[in-house]
Amino acid sequence: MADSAQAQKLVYLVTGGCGFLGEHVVRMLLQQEPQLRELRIFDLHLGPWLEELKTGPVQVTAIQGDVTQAHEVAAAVAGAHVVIHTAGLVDVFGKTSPETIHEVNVQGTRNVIEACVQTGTRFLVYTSSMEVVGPNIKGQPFYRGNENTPYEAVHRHPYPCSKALAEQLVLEANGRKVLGGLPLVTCALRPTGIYGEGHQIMRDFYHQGLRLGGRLFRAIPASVEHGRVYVGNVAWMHVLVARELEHRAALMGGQVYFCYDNSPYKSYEDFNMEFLGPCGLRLVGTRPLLPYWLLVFLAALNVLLQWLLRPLLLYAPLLNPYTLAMANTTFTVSTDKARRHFGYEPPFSWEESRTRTIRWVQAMEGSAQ
Ligand SMILES: NC(=O)C1=CN([C@@H]2O[C@H](COP(=O)(O)OP(=O)(O)OC[C@H]3O[C@@H](n4cnc5c(N)ncnc54)[C@H](O)[C@@H]3O)[C@@H](O)[C@H]2O)C=CC1
Ligand SMILES: CC(C)CCC[C@@H](C)[C@H]1CC[C@H]2[C@@H]3[C@H](O)CC4=CC(=O)CC[C@]4(C)[C@H]3CC[C@]12C
Repeated sequence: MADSAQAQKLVYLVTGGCGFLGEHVVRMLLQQEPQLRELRIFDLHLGPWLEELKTGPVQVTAIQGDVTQAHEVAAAVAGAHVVIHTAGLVDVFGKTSPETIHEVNVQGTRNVIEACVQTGTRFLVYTSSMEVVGPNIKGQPFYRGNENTPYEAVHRHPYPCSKALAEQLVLEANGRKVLGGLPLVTCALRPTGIYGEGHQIMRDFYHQGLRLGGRLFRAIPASVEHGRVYVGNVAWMHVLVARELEHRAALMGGQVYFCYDNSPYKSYEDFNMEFLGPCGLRLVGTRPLLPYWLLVFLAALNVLLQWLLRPLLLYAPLLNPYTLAMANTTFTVSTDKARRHFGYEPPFSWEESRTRTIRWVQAMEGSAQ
């Protein structure tokens, strides 16, 4: 922890600080970063929960802004020591246009980098994604891979394309001179599928299960494994990286790290059942109930329906060709790079992550009644 002479001197900015991950990063910073003097939270939509944070010892500044607007970003970044850039459009369901996804994820990240350079901010942590690597369009498995595992990272979908481009921008910016002449130090964190309190897709599965009379129907073979990571551990990795970048700039600058913890490798559906099961839902079938070709057909049909209905309403179901391919392809990571480089250990065990997530789903149940 910080010595008292250094206490409370730093200004941090978290973009996307009101999102699922961003809120956990914000709360973790307030709990675990003793050097913090001011925490700026920049988001398109500010949450009402921010008010409760404003009574603590750290100055919390909420900034409603858009990362695609360079001047808004520059104003928020000016004077910050560290930027944690989590803001992004996470859309694999066709809710937003590819152009908008690119604008927010790529141009937004470019704006953050340029703001750091122009205003003299030296440390930038970027929330990338496992999707930068894969699964790729060929559906090749990535089994217990690490940051150096060879894999053909080829994408077509706007979301992984945008994350890959943005990550590249961040890594290339490492070493650029910022205002004042010192070098920018950047690094990118690649979470696998994040779960935990506030996870929208878990919410969607839960409500779908309730609508189907407490049942979910298996669509994916249990043998397909997915890497998942608890949101609290992802948040902690961001906090730790932000803290250590200054001291280990030569080692960590320009690096990528998968975000990992001890969550078990399971299929996407079996993993979700770890939380939804104790909340009363049941996964029907030991094998997929529908043949794969039929799922492919339904996924394609959903694309057609989305297109036909677009003038009238937004039809964005969970199943589409991309999500089907994702869910059907093994993608798991096994690495210790973050431990070796900056001493990362996941603070939340699997048991605690599971308990916390179950409690959150149960609270949702309570509020639905
Ligand atoms: N959810 C997941 O499983 C994973 C997420 N990620 C990455 O983590 C980051 C956070 O994702 P989540 O918390 O899941 O998403 P989220 O949608 O809950 O949070 C994103 C936040 O960014 C904000 N935002 C969006 N557009 C903005 C704009 N133009 N200007 C300012 N703020 C804007 C949103 O209002 C939201 O609060 C994203 O960069 C995402 O790509 C990476 C791997 C897995
Ligand atoms: C009904 C279908 C057969 C099952 C649908 C499951 C899908 C909705 C999800 C399966 C895999 C998920 C993605 C994965 O966890 C990796 C991700 C990383 C990110 O950066 C953003 C989220 C996501 C794309 C995640 C989205 C939901 C799935 C596609």
